[in-house]
Amino acid sequence: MIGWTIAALLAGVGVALYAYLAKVFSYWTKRKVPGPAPTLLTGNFGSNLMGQNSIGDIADKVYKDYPNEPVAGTFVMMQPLLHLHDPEIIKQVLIKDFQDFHGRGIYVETERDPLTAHLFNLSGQRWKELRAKIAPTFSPSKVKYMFETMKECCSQLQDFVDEKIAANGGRYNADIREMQARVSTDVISSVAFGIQSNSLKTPESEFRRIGTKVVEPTVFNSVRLMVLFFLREAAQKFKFSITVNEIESFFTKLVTDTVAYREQNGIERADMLNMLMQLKNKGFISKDAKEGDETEPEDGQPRGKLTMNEMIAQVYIFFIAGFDTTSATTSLTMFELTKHPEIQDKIVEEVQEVLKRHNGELTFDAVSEMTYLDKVVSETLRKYPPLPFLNREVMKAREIPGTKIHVEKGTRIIVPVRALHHDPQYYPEPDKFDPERFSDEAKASRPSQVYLPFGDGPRVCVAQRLGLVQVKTSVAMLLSRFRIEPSEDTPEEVEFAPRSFVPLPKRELRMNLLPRNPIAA
Ligand code: HEM
Repeated sequence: MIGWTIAALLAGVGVALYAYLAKVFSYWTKRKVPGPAPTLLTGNFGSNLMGQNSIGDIADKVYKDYPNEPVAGTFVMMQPLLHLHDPEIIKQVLIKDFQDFHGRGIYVETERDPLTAHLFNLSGQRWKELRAKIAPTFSPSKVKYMFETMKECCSQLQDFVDEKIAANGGRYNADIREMQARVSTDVISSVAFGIQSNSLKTPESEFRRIGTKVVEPTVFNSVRLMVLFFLREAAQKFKFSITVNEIESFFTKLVTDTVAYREQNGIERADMLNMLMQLKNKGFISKDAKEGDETEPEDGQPRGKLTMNEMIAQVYIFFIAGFDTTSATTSLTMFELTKHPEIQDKIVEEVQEVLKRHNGELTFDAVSEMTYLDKVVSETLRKYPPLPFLNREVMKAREIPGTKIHVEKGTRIIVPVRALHHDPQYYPEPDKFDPERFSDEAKASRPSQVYLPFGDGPRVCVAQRLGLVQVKTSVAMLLSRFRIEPSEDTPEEVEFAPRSFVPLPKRELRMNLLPRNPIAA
């Protein structure tokens, strides 16, 4: 009898569960949104949870499988996710109707996991105020200050490669991805904290070790990202801490110690930490980036001070958003140049010509005049966008612009940037590396929303100017001193680690650097 009762109960639970899941998974069919059939419990992202594919890989596949659909629907476990494919809808969501789609739907836990409360993750009024406060950190005049530090790090790289070439019989078969990751770590630790991380010369440096740990394509990091991006409700319910303790302790100690030292010794530096200290102490950033200057805030900067924890969280995002994106872009540009010596020659010609106009000195303005280099870097960012997708959250129940699809508040949205960048209707022969895709005529011939390496709208990358100038300076300074050629280890194509978020090659990315007659810089 008891056996029958248990069996009946189990059957009842099974039926109820089935009815519940059927209701959950009917979200897109009810709205007539096409999409792949979800799997019980894992939805359409099981292969990501199993560590086989990245979120970007899945977004690419959905885009390819639904080529003529303006949108498609999937599920992250049981959470509905809308993929935007049509450039006009993307434009409406990112720019015109931004106020209704401005959130990222990301997990933020100020008390339990304070490093999550940074600009990239926040939504609502807190994001709006913080964005307005932080944006001046990356104004042209502030980036000009940072440029000199960047140049110094690139010049150390030139000396480093010179030494390696001398020690290796005239050529250096460098793992460029690792080398650039170390230089970018040096750049970001200098411009963010005024600290020499010495990662180029000391690969085992604490900064490099922490940087590697943050982006390692492990199953743990892959699942962590999935929870962070799409499963906020579950993370809150089960009181997850997304940030690894060791990483939280590193940044907390780094910032509190450096701030205390600077405050006790009256030290001022034109770096990001100094500007964040101003936000902590005064609630706004002075025009000339110095703590003591009490001039009025730049237009539109709201007052209201940052707490120490908020400051640490911003430093953390600057570090992680800053070093991997720029080093991926620089090393992949170098990789493409091993395949295209004619493009390499054209860049060198341009660098020589621009430097002549600037008395042989590589300045911020000189880099801005390198228009061909700009096309080359744009093409790298098209072919290998560091962030393969953008994400947004529906902030109030409404229709998706240009459609009759009604979505609930809290529905997550994804813009498959990498898939758009590889769509042959916008970029014929998408695997071909062709900087002329960025001539004025070519750009005017396609919708603007099919090129989104820095995102778009009010949430566009806040440090786009800094990121671009850093990549261009690295490329210009390396090419001004060295020729790059394929070595016996250079792959035909770069194969990326399946779980990496920012494109991380599966293996080393080696190529030969040889001396070129110095042309200055
Ligand atoms: C080549 C270099 C870089 C690329 C390709 C890149 C790309 C991106 C993208 C795609 C976004 C999301 C934009 C959106 O959702 O519309 C973003 C946001 C952001 N990036 Fe970058 N980034 C780069 C460099 C940097 C650097 C150097 C920093 C800081 C030092 C930085 C800090 C941020 C921050 C704080 C956000 C969040 C902005 C917000 O939500 O308001 N990025 N970036």
